Amino acid sequence: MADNSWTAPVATGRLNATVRVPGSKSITNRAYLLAALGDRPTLVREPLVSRDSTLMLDALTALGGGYTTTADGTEVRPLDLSGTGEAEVALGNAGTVARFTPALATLGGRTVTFDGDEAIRRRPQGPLLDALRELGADITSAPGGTPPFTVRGRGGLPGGKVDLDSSASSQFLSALLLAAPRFADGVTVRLVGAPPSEPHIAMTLDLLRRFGAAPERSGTEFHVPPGRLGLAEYTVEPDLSTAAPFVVAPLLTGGTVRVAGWPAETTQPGDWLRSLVGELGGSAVLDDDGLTVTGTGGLRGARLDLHEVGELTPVIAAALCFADGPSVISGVAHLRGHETDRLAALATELSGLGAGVTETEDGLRIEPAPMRAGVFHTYHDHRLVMAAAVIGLRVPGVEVENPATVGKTFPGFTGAWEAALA
Ligand SMILES: O=C(O)C1=C[C@@H](OP(=O)(O)O)[C@@H](O)[C@H](O)C1
Ligand SMILES: C=C(OP(=O)(O)O)C(=O)O
Repeated sequence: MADNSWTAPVATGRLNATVRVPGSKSITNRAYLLAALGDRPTLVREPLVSRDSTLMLDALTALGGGYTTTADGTEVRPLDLSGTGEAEVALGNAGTVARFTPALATLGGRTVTFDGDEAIRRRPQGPLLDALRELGADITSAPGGTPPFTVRGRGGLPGGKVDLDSSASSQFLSALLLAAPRFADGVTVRLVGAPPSEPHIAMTLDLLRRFGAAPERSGTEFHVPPGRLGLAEYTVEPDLSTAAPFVVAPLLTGGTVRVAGWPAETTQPGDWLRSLVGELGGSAVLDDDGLTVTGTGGLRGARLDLHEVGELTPVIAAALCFADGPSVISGVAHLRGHETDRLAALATELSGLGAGVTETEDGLRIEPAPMRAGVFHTYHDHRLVMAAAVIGLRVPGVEVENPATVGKTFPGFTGAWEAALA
């Protein structure tokens, strides 16, 4: 592999592979944060080890926490909120870190500046910072609230009632709910505007309950009372969104891929891939060993509303370039504010290799056409590396630019992909 490019391998026959994917980013970073807000150390087993999870641990450390890496996982210590002075939190391009950690800075006495990659400076943050201000936080930011911004801790946050527009990102809502047990009055959030990614909201409520909180939901209103958090141990599930390229692969190549450790029950959006496989013409069987996906090497075009599972879009769009007819993906306008403008990036890169992919107001229209060799730019987006790998299954000479950017959630991706195809 050249330093800044990777030739995605072509599948030479039907697949027959078993893969293990790393821990869920979304669960790992929630568990780390709730552990830091707890009253005792938590051993987080089988966590994701990647750029985003390291950024979360470093952020918690900057805010007064600490952790130890052991053979069993990561032991995360409660925040020591007695510190004063200035601190900095590096956000990289991690939405979970950028959205979830600012509320923590309100609990201590430090003045904390948050900033990260160029890309995170373009991602929406304003409605969350406004909601925190309304709950009592002292935050200085540019208009619109994009990083850099500074939170002046006043030793606690009153909390209380707030209206929130979480339509640009479900992470705004999750951020308020996750920290709320430590607000003096907890929080009552009334949503104005429907958030995407309901499964991630369910995940937030589930993790809060496991750590001892008592969140309640009634339609678009959420309440989290103040209370203690604490859990001795928590085991992270494999990341089912990271599994997506492996799940769709046999639909393109024929054969079988088994994803080990697929949970029988989960809040992860990636679990929806099981029904997608059937809709596209393959089969997916879940048993004690994991998920077994079998494909014929052909897939059907489809109309898919991906509002609840937006992070799966890049990989699904790539797979649909090989369908037997056109497809339409809708419900994902908010992807313009993800790691990059994913709708623009996918339309440009997939069309650049020959497919007919155009942006719509809230998604993509995909007209399959013969695809050719060329460079696939990845825009510092891990899921575009995975999308490019899917194209490479059927198209020789796909040169994936900056493959290391996949380290946001799966540093070993290219090796695991090559092994699955070997
Ligand atoms: O809460 C989370 O862990 C996430 C929520 C979703 O964000 P958006 O609601 O901004 O799409 C998802 O796309 C992201 O990958 C992870
Ligand atoms: C949108 C994503 O990430 P983030 O957590 O940075 O929002 C993603 O992983 O697809």
